[in-house]
Amino acid sequence: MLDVTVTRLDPDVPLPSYAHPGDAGADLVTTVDVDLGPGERVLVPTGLAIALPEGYAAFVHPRSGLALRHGLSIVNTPGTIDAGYRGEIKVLLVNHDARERISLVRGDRIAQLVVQRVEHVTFVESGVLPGTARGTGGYGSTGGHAATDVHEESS
Ligand SMILES: O=c1ccn([C@H]2C[C@H](O)[C@@H](COP(=O)(O)OP(=O)(O)OP(=O)(O)O)O2)c(=O)[nH]1
Ligand SMILES: [Mg+2]
Repeated sequence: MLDVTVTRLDPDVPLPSYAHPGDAGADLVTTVDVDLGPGERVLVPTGLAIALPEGYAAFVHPRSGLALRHGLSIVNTPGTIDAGYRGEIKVLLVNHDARERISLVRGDRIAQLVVQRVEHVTFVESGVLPGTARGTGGYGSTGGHAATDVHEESS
């Protein structure tokens, strides 16, 4: 287990916690009441700041239950918390429901934080890339999707 130092900017918020031992994400709460109309977004404070070790990052993911029941998600999902960031973790919530408002109150769990190792690489330029079975195929090249009349922009 990795120790990550946490500062509570709001003394009453709980530390991030895993609901079950094998969970990937530790839940984050909102420190403010939120009322979001359909399609609206708002940046929500969590009352927490963390110090990740070099070589790690944390990712702010939506909670699937709130997404299913209310259409609540995160605009920039997953949000990236850099190892060097010492500011408050904030969550850019969005209401994807077409009709209903979403009301949250201080202390509601709104997102989950996944801490992961990340690689730093050296980008080495080359005019030719090594070949693969996939090659340049992407964006549905393997099929399995409904036929549509989507047209690709020609560049
Ligand atoms: O959901 C998020 C995403 C980011 N951040 C904080 C931590 C992160 O380290 C910093 C910068 O995030 P990012 O690099 O995604 O944003 P940017 O638009 O590239 O800003 P910057 O120019 O500061 O890097 O903002 C959050 O608190 N919550
Ligand atoms: Mg950035």
